[in-house]
Amino acid sequence: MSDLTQSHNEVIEASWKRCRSFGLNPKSAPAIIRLNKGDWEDAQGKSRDLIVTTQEQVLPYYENILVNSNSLVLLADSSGNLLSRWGRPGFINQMESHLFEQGTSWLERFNGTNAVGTALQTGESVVVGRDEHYLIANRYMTASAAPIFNSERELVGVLNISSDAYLPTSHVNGMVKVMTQSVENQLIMATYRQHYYTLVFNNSEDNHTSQWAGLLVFNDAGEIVAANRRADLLVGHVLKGLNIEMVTGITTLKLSAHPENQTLSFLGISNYRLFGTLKRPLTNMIRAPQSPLSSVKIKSEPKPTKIASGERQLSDLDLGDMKMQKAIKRAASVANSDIPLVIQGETGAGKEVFAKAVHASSDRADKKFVAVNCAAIPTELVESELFGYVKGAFTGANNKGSMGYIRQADGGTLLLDEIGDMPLHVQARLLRVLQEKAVTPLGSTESYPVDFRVISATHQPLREAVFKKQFRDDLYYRINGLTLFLPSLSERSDINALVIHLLDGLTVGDSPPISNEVLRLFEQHPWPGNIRQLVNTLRVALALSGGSMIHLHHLPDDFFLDLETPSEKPEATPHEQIEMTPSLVVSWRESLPELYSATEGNITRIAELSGVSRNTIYKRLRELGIK
Ligand SMILES: Nc1ncnc2c1ncn2[C@@H]1O[C@H](COP(=O)(O)OP(=O)(O)OP(=O)(O)O)[C@@H](O)[C@H]1O
Repeated sequence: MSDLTQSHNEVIEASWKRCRSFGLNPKSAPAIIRLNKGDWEDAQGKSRDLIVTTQEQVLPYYENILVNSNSLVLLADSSGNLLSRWGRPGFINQMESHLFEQGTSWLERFNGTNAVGTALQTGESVVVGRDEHYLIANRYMTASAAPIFNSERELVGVLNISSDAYLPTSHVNGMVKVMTQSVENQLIMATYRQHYYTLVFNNSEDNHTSQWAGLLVFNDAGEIVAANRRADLLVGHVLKGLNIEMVTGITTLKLSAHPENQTLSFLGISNYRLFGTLKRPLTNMIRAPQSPLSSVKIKSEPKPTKIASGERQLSDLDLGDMKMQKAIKRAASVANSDIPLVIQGETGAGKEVFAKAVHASSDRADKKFVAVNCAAIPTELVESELFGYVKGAFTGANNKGSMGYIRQADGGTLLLDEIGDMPLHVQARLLRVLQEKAVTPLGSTESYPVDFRVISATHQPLREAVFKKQFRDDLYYRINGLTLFLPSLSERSDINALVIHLLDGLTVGDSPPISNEVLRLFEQHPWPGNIRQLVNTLRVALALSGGSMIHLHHLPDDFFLDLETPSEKPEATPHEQIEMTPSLVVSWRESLPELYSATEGNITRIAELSGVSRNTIYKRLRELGIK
């Protein structure tokens, strides 16, 4: 028996011992302990950043790797309460489905030995096989879980994959660890990237920007203020609080002046050669904290660097496409006025990002930007969510009352996303707010003055909704000072520049190069999910390429499925374009080995993708010695 197995067994044995001491009986059903509504809302509020960040990190894996498996990804908070879940619950024992509902506790004391509860208890990642569950009722599944620590190294949650035992354990365990490290890195970056230097490093030049790289953050005095667990492991010290000069053997001044795109190598205290890349703060540095309290202050600042929430200015969105340039130019000319804007574009085309850039380019930039997705709020709650309510205004209302999104946006910008889905009675009320510049919360007689700029976003022409009497015409004229049209991704001529820009935002260090074949396919792709789909594709490609050059075989399967699906648009399909362009045919010949591996040797698919006959493909493969 290896040490590893032994220590695993020890972990399980210790957990069973705890379960016995809790008085659990293996034959009993798990106790379903769920938070009440108020506590659940508090728990959710406390973990909001964690939930959002995890969702961003988990979804690409789920959508592209786990989607065909019977598995569930679970996120629990540090008290063991289930916060979110993604995936297919088909494998869950019907009797147990309540256990997988949000707000339910997965602590060992209620649910026996289980990956979430045991990882929380030990602070370590753990795999719990079917029969290792303490309660017999749980022995139909296997699970892997890993704890998540925030930038202060406080345990903030646990990420878990449960499945029907047909997924290879080592694979799932590895995936959970990669996801957790990605979440932890994002939490560190969201807190510090704006004002601090970040150094991403590893023990070889090839892998220093991979998902598994060490990440540390230091201030302009050289003090390390945060580091991920991998960084500590690589250097062999707890890095927080140490000086970067001691760790790298390079002066802070020299380090901070190092070019961002050049690998640096250092020995420092680890005595192993390490390789890294440095990123300078995005904005002017906050001076080194003088007291422990000052770092708390920094933490409480808005966390702006996640890809979905950057402080991009309108000019940052100009990557060369003419339709985008037109929208940007028009928006910039009215950015400082309060002219209400309607942004129209397909889903995922970047309407929210555009609206944020308008806000960031306006003189309201230092005030709040509040986005409300009208389609995502249940109809009966839209009114209370927007206008707020006073304590006890309706059954189920939060007992503290709520300010509502409109008052939250006071002084700043309010984005009403998918405004076409707003119920008619709410439209009437919104119109009143816009006319009177004051809001009256539900259940209140008092009204509060508000001053905000309104931007609306929609994927369908609002005019049509007006004709169909689904949208009030008086509100339409009130919110529609100027309509801006965002092109869909497949129409854009600047896809290459956008890919580079997105990769830069998705990677901690230098972004990896991307093969010409991939870039060419990106230009051919119909991109029904627009930039959102491109971001997800790049995330998977980054994870699968491990930080080295992105090739076709790093792209997710559904990317190719979309390519095969004939486009509904009247323009030429990707196939036709390929066949009409001799230079592309040549490039397809050159990229045959990659295509062969990306399609797992499916000759019919390669023939379809390349527009060349199956016989020609066979011939070329034989020439290359592949078949
Ligand atoms: N210029 C950009 N730079 C970087 N990321 C972008 C850009 N535009 C869009 N994205 C990313 O693409 C995704 C979709 O963008 P966004 O939410 O703004 O689209 P949307 O049109 O509002 O979508 P929906 O209609 O579904 O609400 C987000 O992850 C966003 O961060």
